[in-house]
Parts: sequence; C-alpha cells; structure tokens
Amino acid sequence: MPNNNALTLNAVNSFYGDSHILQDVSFNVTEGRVLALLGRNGAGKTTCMNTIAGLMKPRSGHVSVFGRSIEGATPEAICHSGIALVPQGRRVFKSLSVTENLVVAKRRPAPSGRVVWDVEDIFKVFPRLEERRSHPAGRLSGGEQQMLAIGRALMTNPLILLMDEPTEGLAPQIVAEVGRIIGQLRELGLSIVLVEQHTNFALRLADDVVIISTGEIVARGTAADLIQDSSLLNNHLGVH
Ligand SMILES: Nc1ncnc2c1ncn2[C@@H]1O[C@H](COP(=O)(O)OP(=O)(O)OP(=O)(O)O)[C@@H](O)[C@H]1O
Repeated sequence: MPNNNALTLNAVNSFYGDSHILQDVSFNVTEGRVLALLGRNGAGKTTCMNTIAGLMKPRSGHVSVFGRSIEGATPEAICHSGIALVPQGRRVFKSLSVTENLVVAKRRPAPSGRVVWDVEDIFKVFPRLEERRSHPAGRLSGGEQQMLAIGRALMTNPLILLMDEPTEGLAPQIVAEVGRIIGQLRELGLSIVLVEQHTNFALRLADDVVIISTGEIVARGTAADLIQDSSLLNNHLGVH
C-alpha cells in the first residue's frame, strides 16, 4: 500500500515580513503520485515550495516527510530527508559544465530503499544532456537547462520532487518532453509536487490537485474530479 503521508503540510503559515502569505495550508502527498499545486500568479505556490524545501521558515505549522517532522531543519537536512527542489527559473550554474552541475549536487549514499542516481543514469533519462556533457550550462537552451535542473535534483536521490513551473517559457514540444519525464519519474516511484501555470498540462499529468488562492487552499481532489467539476477551475483559475 502506498504511504498516504509521503509529504504532509499541517496548518502551515509563512510570512514575508508582516505579509501573511501561506494561511493554514494543509495537504498530503501520497507516495508515488503527482500532486499539482495550482493557483493564479502570486497565489503562494513558490512560497509553499520554498517553505517545504526549508528556504523559508514557517511561522507556525508542521511539515513532515514520511511521518518525520522536518521542523527547524536546514535546507541541507531537508534535502537529506528526501526532498529535492527543482526551482522556478532553473538556476543552473551557468559557468559549470553539464557534468559539473550534476556532480556538485551529488551527495552521500542514499538511505536504503531509494532509487540511487549517478551521472550516467541521468544521461539515460536525458540523452540530450549526454551529448552536451562538456558544455557550459549557460549555453544550453531553456529546455536543456530545465532537464539539467531536474537531473541535478535527482542526483540528491530524492523521495519527493518539488517542481516549480518546470515548463515556464518552453516551446510546446519541450513541454511535452518534460511531461513525459515527469511520468517516467512517477513510474520509478517518486512522489511529485508540480507547480504549474499550464492547467491543462498539469491536469493531464497529475493524480491529485490542490488549488491555492491568496495563500489559502480553496479546493482539493483528484485530477479526474476537477476535470468533471470545471466550476472549481473556472472560479479559482479562470480556466474555461
Ligand atoms: N521576497 C518577497 N518579499 C515579499 N513578498 C513576496 C516575496 N516573494 C513573493 N512575495 C509575495 O508573496 C505572494 C506569493 O508569491 P509566490 O511567488 O509564492 O506566488 P506564486 O503563486 O508562486 O506566483 P507566480 O506564479 O507568479 O510565481 C505574492 O503576493 C508575492 O507578491
């Protein structure tokens, strides 16, 4: 039976200074499933991802990974607990080669039970990166940089992958390729949180959906439920 609590947020509140952004955010990610976190611009999706990854400290509430609290943990410790962030905007090291970008992300051997990734495994999933292994990352196309950002996250041997707008600014053909890769990673048993502006793309890929609006969760369900009840999408995302 898959664990229903691969990732759990319980009444999480995050602030930027006095601005109260995440307001009692709670949701669960089930092991091996893709959860799409959808919402309009500025709804709080990136804040939520950064809070889970430990880049922002919640003022209250709890985040746990497979039942273990990561409260107060550093981003490095959170990474070691099995969470990897593919950040918005990719943030690859532009002057380093493709291989160097992957190697710097490598960390100690993963606890047993995890899929363990090395550079050659990444190249099997992303053959285009292998062809460009010696190129500086800054000279890759946007799509290739996105593949590299995903590859770099995989090098930490995660259990849970947080993907913040992985298709932003990419051509439709590359968006489809990113979708194929997300499906492949789910097949390997990874649990995935996918932040997306492309609602239809996200609904096609996701098992579960959470909608956030001005920092509050306003709807949740399976992707199939949301596709059936399009009023929720209309009300909260303006999708027709
Ligand atoms: N560094 C910051 N300082 C202050 N306010 C911030 C900061 N970053 C984001 N915000 C505010 O927090 C709110 C949530 O932003 P966030 O980036 O999490 O939204 P988002 O849903 O990811 O939006 P987008 O799709 O535009 O990336 C917005 O009102 C935004 O203006």
